[in-house]
Amino acid sequence: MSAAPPPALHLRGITKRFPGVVANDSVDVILHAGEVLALLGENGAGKSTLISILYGLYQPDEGTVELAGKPVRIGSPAQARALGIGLVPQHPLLVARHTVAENLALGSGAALFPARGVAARIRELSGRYGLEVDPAARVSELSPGEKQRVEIVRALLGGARVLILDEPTSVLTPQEAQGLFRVMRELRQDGRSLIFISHKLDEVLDIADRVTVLRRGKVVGGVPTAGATRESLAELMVGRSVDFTRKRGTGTTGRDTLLAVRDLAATGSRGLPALRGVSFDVARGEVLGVAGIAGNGQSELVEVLAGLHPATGTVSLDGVPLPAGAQARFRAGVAHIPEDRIHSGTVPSMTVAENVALRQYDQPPLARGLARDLGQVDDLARREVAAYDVATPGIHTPSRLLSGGNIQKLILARELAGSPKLILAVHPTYGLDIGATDQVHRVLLERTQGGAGVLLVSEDLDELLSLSDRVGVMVGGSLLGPFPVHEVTRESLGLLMGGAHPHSLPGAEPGVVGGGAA
Ligand SMILES: Nc1ncnc2c1ncn2[C@@H]1O[C@H](COP(=O)(O)OP(=O)(O)OP(=O)(O)O)[C@@H](O)[C@H]1O
Repeated sequence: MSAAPPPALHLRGITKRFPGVVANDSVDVILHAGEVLALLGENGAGKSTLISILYGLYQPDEGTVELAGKPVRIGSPAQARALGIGLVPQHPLLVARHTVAENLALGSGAALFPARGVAARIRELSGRYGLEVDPAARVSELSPGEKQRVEIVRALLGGARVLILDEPTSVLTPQEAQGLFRVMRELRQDGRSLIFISHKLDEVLDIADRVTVLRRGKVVGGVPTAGATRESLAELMVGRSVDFTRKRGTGTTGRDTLLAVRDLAATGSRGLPALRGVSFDVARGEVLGVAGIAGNGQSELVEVLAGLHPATGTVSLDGVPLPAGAQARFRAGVAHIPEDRIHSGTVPSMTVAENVALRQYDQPPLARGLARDLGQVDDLARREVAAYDVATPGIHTPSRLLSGGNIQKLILARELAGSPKLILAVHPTYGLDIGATDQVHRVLLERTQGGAGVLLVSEDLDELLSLSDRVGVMVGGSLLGPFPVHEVTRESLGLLMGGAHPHSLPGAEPGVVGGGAA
């Protein structure tokens, strides 16, 4: 009688402690050959820590990693790759001015692996797994989805048998996400093992065979996805039932204009036009959604409105032209939840309390003359940390030690503290778990009920469709629409983002972009 083969990967009793927190607490995870395992958990549950251990970025305090039944030591990412563990990062690490083949040859040691040989291997892998990667294409011309496929090819070139995909769909259109899932199915068919991290439960149900759920550093359960539902997975994650009903309730957007933007033009960081004559209004109480593939001007639009980027054209709030400069705009009632939450949203070396107080530091009651009232700073921080449920060992902890989701809550607490009139929210729930996402959505909608307007830039089309009153699409620095939300669908937005003309969409008819309601 022969014993069953050992699993492709077995994490046994992994414990990792950081000051004040046990990030992984005796974690056991099994991954079989030819399986897609989703790792689920709230923000701060310990997913990134576990992945970092598997990829050799951290050493566990206790526990072992076994590959095909053999204990291994993974001292660095290079060792992880040599052992057949590949990571597809959330943000591809590619040199824009080089071709795909040059990038992959560079990464694998050019002397051993000339670009010509690499090109042939890329073509072979790309054909085998339906990856559609052109080795001669210049990286600067690739879409986010194409860059991601290059990273997958890189991992496969390195011989990965275990592939970690960390929130891989967050930068993709729905069509591209389906393309990625097709590739993942091919890889699984080929006997490779995949670990998939996502906060989007529909995707998890679609692509994963099994889920393992972490809560506060511990494995709290694991189930096959066959027979699971969005609700059952959410409950396993947060330990209580979660309401998934659509939240947009107002529908009765006031028609008086809050924000009027006319003919905005700006150049991007590389000196090329980033905004080409953008005009639109946001009404009081309205959520205006902005969809688009990264790099089509959304970032510049928000930075211009926040007073961080120069532009020509006019911007007025409540009929008054907005003053220049970020701090002056904040005082005029413009809040900004930025795209790069770690670097432009917080000062990582400062404490949680200092980061909460950042916008009000020079104002009473926090400022007394030239001095700060540190008691007031701490009181404000304690109130906001409690109100937004920020998980932190304390208010004097440096913010860089918080998980991504908790940093985002910190920014929201700070930006929304002064009852802004206009909220510029860029990917406000990016990387947030369902509980925190729900909280952010409710906070934004509460503010619209109080008369604030929201400009919501998001790559999550479900989020745009469930919160927005109207949705526009940024393509090549121009804004298409905005269209009333009931006139667009996930599919039509995806096609517009990809460059389709509104009138050319399947099923397009007057008043409806791309057919029926969402
Ligand atoms: N380098 C570090 N130093 C101190 N604490 C850390 C460090 N890295 C992570 N932590 C803490 O460990 C816990 C687990 O964090 P981790 O980033 O693994 O969670 P996560 O599940 O990936 O969360 P998210 O979904 O928000 O990315 C959190 O409480 C976090 O604050």
